[in-house]
Amino acid sequence: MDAVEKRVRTFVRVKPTADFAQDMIKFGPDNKSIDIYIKKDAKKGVVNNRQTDWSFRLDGVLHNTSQELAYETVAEKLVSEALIGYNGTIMCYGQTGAGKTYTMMGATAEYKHRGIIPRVIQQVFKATAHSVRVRVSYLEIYNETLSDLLSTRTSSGTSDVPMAVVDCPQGVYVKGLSIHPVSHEEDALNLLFEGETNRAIAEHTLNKNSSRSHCIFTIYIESRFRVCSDVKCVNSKISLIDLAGSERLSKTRSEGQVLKEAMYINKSLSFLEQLIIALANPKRDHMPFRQSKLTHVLKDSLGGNCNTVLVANICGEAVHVEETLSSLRFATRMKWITTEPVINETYDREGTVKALEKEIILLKQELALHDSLVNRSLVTYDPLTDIQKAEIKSQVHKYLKGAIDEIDIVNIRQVQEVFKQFKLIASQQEHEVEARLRSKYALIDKNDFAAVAAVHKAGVVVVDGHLMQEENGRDLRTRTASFSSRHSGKKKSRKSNEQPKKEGIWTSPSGRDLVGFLPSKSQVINSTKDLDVREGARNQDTANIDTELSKPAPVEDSQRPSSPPSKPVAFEQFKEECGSEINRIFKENKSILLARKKRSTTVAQRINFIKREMEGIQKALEAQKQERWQQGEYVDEKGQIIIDEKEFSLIMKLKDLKEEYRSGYAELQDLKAEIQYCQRLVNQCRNKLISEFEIWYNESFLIPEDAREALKPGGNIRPGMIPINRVMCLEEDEQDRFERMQETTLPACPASVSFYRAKTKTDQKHAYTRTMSSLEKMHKKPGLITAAGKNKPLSFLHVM
Ligand SMILES: Nc1ncnc2c1ncn2[C@@H]1O[C@H](COP(=O)(O)OP(=O)(O)OP(=O)(O)O)[C@@H](O)[C@H]1O
Repeated sequence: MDAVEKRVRTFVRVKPTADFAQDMIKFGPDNKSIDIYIKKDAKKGVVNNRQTDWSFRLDGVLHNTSQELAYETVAEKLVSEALIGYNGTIMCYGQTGAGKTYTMMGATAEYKHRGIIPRVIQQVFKATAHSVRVRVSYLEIYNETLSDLLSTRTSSGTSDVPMAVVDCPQGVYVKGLSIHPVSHEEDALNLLFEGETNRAIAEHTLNKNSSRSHCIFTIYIESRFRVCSDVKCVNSKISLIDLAGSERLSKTRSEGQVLKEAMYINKSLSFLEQLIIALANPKRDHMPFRQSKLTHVLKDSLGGNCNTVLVANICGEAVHVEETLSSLRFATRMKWITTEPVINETYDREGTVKALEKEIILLKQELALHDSLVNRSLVTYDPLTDIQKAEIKSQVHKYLKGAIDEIDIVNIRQVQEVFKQFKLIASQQEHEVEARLRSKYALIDKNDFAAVAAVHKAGVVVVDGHLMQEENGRDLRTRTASFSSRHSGKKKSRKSNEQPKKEGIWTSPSGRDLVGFLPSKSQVINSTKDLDVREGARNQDTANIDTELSKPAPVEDSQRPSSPPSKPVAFEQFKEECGSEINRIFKENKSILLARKKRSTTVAQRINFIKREMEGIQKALEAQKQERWQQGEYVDEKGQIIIDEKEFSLIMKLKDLKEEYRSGYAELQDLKAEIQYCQRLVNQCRNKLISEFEIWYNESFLIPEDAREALKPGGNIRPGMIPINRVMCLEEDEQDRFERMQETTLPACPASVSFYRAKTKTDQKHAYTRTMSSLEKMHKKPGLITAAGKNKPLSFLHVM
């Protein structure tokens, strides 16, 4: 997808105050600009070049704005775009206590005051379908150390994988950061609140609950869908960044650990600023991403291929105007960073193949359903096996010979194979005929009158509208032959051309070449399920199967109170009832198989007989030749040998026998293929009969009555499933019941349920943890324990 160049969108949010410096901070009428005016410092004298007025133009100013409006302005569009595959980043920057955490997290005690992150989670889950995979991670950078706020690590902080920022072709990732799949809003909120309570917080003069770390809550969205036959994967992530606040050490009067934290924070923010300056300059080719952990982690979240939004949080009091100026400068620089958001989509070839396979299975099931509705229960749609192809070939040959009137076709593959066979035969015939003609005759263009006259003179016949000339008469005393006459059958052909002459006999070349498909008496088996064959012993018993089933039922069967019938007895019943159709097919296939075997024996015997007869004739011909040679040979005027009638009839007979032999041999080959195929069908039927019987036997006699009822169509379970009503009956505890009640009795804002549930869970969990640790500390001093947290009113947990 083509990227469209955009810029980072920047907003300024002013923390409400009763002491707003109206004369120093002014907003433009369109709410997109902010002017700062600082009075000249009289102490610096008359010559004072210090700038006193600044004007900043941004994408919006949020002043006295509710959390809801702030979200709509800053985040809603970005999240919508993330849902279609664009990465998005929202970052809050500003001096300490200016409202960054309030903007990102909000005051979590009250739903109305929840910040951007809980709202993003809500929007994501509102919009995503079940096929979308959502995961979250929560990273903290504290004093240049990466830590996982959702880690299951022990408090000692030991972890198998040391956390590190790693560059990869797709961007950067944090090695060792846990990423948690979440299936609904509440899950994600649980993790958010959980992580939030793990953040490093400290108190200083400007903020009682100052975040001492940079935190990045990331939501990964992965959706897959079909585009024609391809499976498209769209991946995106939304990075929600709450930076630690910059602070003037003099103002915050921090000391000790808090002072150390402040130094780290200021340093990393200063690297961030340098990076922003570099990113905003299109001429810069080196970007100092690696200067700090923060800038390195943000490598693919600032600009690049993502939608980026910055919220600069400022305080409205005059005393903070220097910091406000600094934040606005930062925002203005950010505004100059260009981005090229692109949809992160990939095609999953493996997924495509899987999806297609799934579709094939579905289509096959649909076909099977259709077949069973029209009583074509045994049709298969798999590619034809060699045996099936041989069977079709055999049917086509027989059809051409007139031995059968129809070719049984039940699916498209068979249609294609039949056509293929016809084509093959046609082209074989064409080549054979042409080769034979060429070996015997010279083909001359009939419009070439000179040539025609010449060949007429030499004794030529017209064959199928072409003039043909015999090249030589080596084999027999054949001079001319009406080729077309051979089409009407060899006997007729011979008769019509027989022009007995005293001095010799006219004969035609062998007609075998055109009779590749001599009528055969063999019968046809439907390659897949011709059950219409009426020959053979229809009532062949199923002795083999009976033997297999005569094994007694398992011991546990007999221990059952219902005492199921023995398998052989049950099998008889099965064949009469449910299994009657399979049994019928089995018997029919078996009878066809027997008939084929019988026919094959007959054909083999006949071939042997013909062979012996041919050998006899060959001997007789040899003797004739000897005799002719001894008596002296007759030759015509052209020097060609003239044979007598006896020898001629022997030759003709030998020719007929050869033909018969070939046709018998071909039939035998066909029969062999048929037998092989039939045998397979019989085996398949036998197995099917047994397996169906086993299922029927189990269902009828071994599965308990209530389970059988449930398994029936319309029953409440399918094999492998737990009845939903049983799942629903699983005991819920008091808390669950209470929460369910809350859900139904909170009609005013049903969307808040997940938020409150997650909040309650996290609070309970932490209250419990705190209580336990306090208890340990207090050593047998039970009483009232405080359970206070950031952005949360004090509450009390009674310890009994
Ligand atoms: N827009 C606002 N409306 C109401 N209260 C706000 C607003 N912004 C901030 N506050 C309040 O101001 C106090 C400080 O805000 P917050 O903790 O969000 O600041 P911060 O920028 O995150 O500070 P730090 O960088 O020190 O963590 C909080 O009590 C918060 O509830």
